[in-house]
Amino acid sequence: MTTVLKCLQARYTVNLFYTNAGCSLVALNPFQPISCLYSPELMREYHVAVRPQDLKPHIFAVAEQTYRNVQSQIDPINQSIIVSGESGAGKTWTSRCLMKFYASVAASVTSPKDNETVERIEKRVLDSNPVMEAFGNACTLRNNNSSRFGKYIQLQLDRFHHLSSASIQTFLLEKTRVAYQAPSERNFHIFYQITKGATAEERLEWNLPEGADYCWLPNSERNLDEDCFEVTRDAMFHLGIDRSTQNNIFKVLSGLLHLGNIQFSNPLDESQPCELDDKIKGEATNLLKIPVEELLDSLRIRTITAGKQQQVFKKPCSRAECETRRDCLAKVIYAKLFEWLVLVINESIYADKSAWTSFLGLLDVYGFEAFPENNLEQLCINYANEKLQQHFVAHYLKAQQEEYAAEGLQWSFINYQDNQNCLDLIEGNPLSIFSLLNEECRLNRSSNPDLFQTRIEKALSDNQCLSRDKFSKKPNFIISHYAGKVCYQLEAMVEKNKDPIPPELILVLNQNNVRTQNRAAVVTVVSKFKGSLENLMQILNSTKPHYIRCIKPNADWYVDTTREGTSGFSLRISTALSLLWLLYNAVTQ
Ligand SMILES: Nc1ncnc2c1ncn2[C@@H]1O[C@H](COP(=O)(O)OP(=O)(O)OP(=O)(O)O)[C@@H](O)[C@H]1O
Repeated sequence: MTTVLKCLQARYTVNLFYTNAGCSLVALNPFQPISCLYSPELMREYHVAVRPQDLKPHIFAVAEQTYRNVQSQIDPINQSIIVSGESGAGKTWTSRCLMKFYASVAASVTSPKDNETVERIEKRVLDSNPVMEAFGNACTLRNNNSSRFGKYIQLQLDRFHHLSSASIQTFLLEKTRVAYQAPSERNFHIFYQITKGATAEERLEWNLPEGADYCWLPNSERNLDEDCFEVTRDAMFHLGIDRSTQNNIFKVLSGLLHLGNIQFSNPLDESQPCELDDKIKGEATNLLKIPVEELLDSLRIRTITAGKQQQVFKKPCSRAECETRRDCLAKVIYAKLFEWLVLVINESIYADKSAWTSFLGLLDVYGFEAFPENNLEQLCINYANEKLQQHFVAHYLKAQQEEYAAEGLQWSFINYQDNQNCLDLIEGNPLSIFSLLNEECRLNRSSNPDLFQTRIEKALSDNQCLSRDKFSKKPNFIISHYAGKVCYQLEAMVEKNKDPIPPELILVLNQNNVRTQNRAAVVTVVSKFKGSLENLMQILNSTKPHYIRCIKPNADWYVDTTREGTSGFSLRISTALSLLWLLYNAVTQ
């Protein structure tokens, strides 16, 4: 193991960032622009090479091999490149470079008419990146440009293997970030782009005076490359979002910033709704286009129907409830906006199924996460990583066995503990953490984390992957994941899974043309996530997979000029090792 790591380090010090490792390409993040590493000339070199695999290991070698597999028409024709790794390891960068590669090599057509189509599509596919990143990425403790959603992009090729269209599927946007940013982190980039990049005229129209303070815009004094508004606007325009629609979007975003400034205070008379500052409430409602009184009632007053006669009562919400409702409104609006953007992007890059015959899929999902406090978001993300790990191991072992068989080598089974136990614990039938979470929601139990902890332990204590931090005062459970143990806090987990929208807010939003589901139709977060992941796994299983494992090198290997005070590498090592031990086993067989 040490040898493998030393080898990677030695290569890193002489600017060799890519290393072939069995069926994977290991990609170490250089953390600095390396001239010519992604130049059009280099793309061409890999594209025209007789045997690209004989050139230096590179993401372009993987990309070219994948493209040739499609051309060969050998089953499975469709291909997937699974880009994985922890936050900041370089997945998004890699995916972007792969898209540029395909946009370049799949554009070599002769007819001027076709050429126009291909150029338009490839430009739009590339333009989808800055737009999705502006609305879906944010500066976190680990990465200035961290993707807060997962994505699978299908680049669709016609029968001449030219790029004819594309489609994007997204997973679980971290919408809580709109209303809550952890210390030293930021909101989504787009909010900083509009506040820093709006013209004087726009500032007036969107009500964004220069230097104004917004509670939901922390750390705005930090200027990042990602703050460039012009790039996002131009990309949106090329994707068919005209200036007037853009204007409406930015007004809504500005409205959300003002909504975040609404602070409630307890009224002197408890029978009255919470009080708030008149000036601020006017600004938020003007921009969100919701009548002031309607908005305020929905945030501050609960409607209760009770008794045999189904009498309707109005009850003022507590200050904390008002704040939860305010945040919920912001999350729903932002999530709907993101959903709409993905739809518009897809409409602008998609072609009817008859126009394409094969596809190359690029998967860029959030890596394994283990923070001091973990909740439903980390559970979903780590569940996705377990699924992908299972997919990788199955493919890796199969490929290895085929290679041994082809070479006539003797081999015996390696003692690999697969992660099925862990997956059963999270999502298995009939009993699992997901099913218990859904049961709590279905029965509409008042969420008591202590009781829920007891229920989990009673139902799932047979599973060896489950344990608990007995020294913690907070109710929790620990899952032994393939990449390490993670302790999840149960406080608010059931509520997060319900993701409830108060009926009063649904009414206001529906009246204002923001379609939301009513209570009866609500699907829990884990059910929705599990469904979309199963759908993804089905697609992946029908394709030939290729793996690029991105690794963030240890802090003392490089100087990161983009961040101040970057530190910590224990997870990096463990992430790297979870992959490398498999390869090590293979080498030493
Ligand atoms: N090949 C590369 N060359 C130069 N710099 C790179 C490269 N790959 C990544 N970086 C740098 O590392 C940063 C983090 O990379 P990236 O955003 O791709 O990580 P990620 O794995 O997608 O993280 P997350 O899961 O948080 O979205 C980039 O913003 C860039 O500064």
